[in-house]
Amino acid sequence: MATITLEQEINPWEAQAARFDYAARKLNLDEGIWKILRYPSREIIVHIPVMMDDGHIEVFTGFRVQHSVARGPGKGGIRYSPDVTLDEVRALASWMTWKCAVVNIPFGGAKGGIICDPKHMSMGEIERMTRRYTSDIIEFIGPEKDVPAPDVNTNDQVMAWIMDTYSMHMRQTVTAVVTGKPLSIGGSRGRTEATGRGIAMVCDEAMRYLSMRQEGCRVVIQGFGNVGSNAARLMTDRGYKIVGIAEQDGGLYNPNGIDVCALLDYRERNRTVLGFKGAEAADSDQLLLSDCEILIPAATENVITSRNADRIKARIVCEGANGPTTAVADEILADKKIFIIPDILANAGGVTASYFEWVQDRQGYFWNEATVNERLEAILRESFDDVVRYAEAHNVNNRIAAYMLAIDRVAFTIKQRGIYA
Ligand SMILES: NC(=O)C1=CN([C@@H]2O[C@H](COP(=O)(O)OP(=O)(O)OC[C@H]3O[C@@H](n4cnc5c(N)ncnc54)[C@H](OP(=O)(O)O)[C@@H]3O)[C@@H](O)[C@H]2O)C=CC1
Ligand SMILES: O=C(O)CCC(=O)C(=O)O
Repeated sequence: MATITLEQEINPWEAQAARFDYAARKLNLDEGIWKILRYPSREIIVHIPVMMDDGHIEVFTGFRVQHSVARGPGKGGIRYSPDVTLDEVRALASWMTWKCAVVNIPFGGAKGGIICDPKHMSMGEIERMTRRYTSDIIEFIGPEKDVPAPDVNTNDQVMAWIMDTYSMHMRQTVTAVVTGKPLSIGGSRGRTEATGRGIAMVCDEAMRYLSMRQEGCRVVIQGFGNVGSNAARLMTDRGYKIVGIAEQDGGLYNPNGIDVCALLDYRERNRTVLGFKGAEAADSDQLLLSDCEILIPAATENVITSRNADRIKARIVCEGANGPTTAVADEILADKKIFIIPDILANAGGVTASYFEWVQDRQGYFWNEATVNERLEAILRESFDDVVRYAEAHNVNNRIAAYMLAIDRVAFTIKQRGIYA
């Protein structure tokens, strides 16, 4: 790989493009298809005026990027954060295309974001911003066009506001316009935990593949939000030992295993994991480098870079977050023979359960939780197997195998539809 600056290394769009280009070359991808898939097909930028609680008007910038709708409606979450950029949303939209193709569900890829700091906004301000953003992108979303979902700092309540705003404009209730909704208005059982559950499932598959045992297997998790906390809880139930939790404001370490249920309880009451008596305080950055079998970055992008990759000691890195590892760090981890479960496979449990929600909404017939989890497991097992077999057959690492598999599937559909003809 050519020499690049740290700024280029940590640009999520560049990180996505580097893997795409590499996988496309390996596939000998037709140049026309390469041009179609190299860039998003549509990028919407909106400036959202919101009346704040103190009476002044703030204008927030929001994005919705649709990378590809070749295999079905766009699909992907919406994130609220001061760090959102157009390049980040572009990368996240492309990753959704590849992720949906890896698990072979009938969606393309899209993603949205608003530059805002929801931790310093009231519920009313967040609701008004969400409703106005929905109105501003309304002609581009819909059950057959593009179906948003939760991501960082958005949740089922935000999805409920989007569904309600969309339905008001359509003059009828349209539940299938978003997934990750509350159960009472067309949400699916199991969706909230599905990303964390999927992580536990692919870790089980990796254990089998590498002939390792779950019991006592030491796990460090970065991020204790939706994905990280559910992964921690469900992996504990399966016999894994969660020895480290790294949060934004500090971390926790206990070599004998952290009592995850007690920690969840503590966090609920104190709004932080800091001060929890069942573990020692630890530096979050150092926790990523600690002795463990599995490291699960489940917070944000660019946490494993050229600056720390050579010091990672885990045997397996299972990417709960989107884009936690840079392309340069990939090569370092590959040299160290670390087994990567790439984001577009590892965290695909969320979008797979979202697919189930969309199907249930359209049928008006809702499944029990056991059915959701059983079908989720079948898809993730098969996808894990597809990726590792592809890696073996083409002598590439798991990340490149996942990209190649996905690009090949999307390219096949494009050719079959005749967009390219
Ligand atoms: N929710 C889903 O279904 C899916 C999410 N993902 C991806 O998983 C990741 C996490 O998403 P999700 O759990 O939903 O988000 P949440 O907002 O629920 O949680 C994110 C957590 O990460 C913490 N965090 C943020 N930055 C850092 C940091 N630098 N170091 C340590 N901890 C940090 C946050 O702490 P604090 O609250 O203090 O900021 C918070 O606890 C994202 O990359 C997302 O795109 C992928 C697939 C599906
Ligand atoms: O559930 C979904 O539709 C998308 C979730 C998401 O944004 C992601 O997988 O990164």
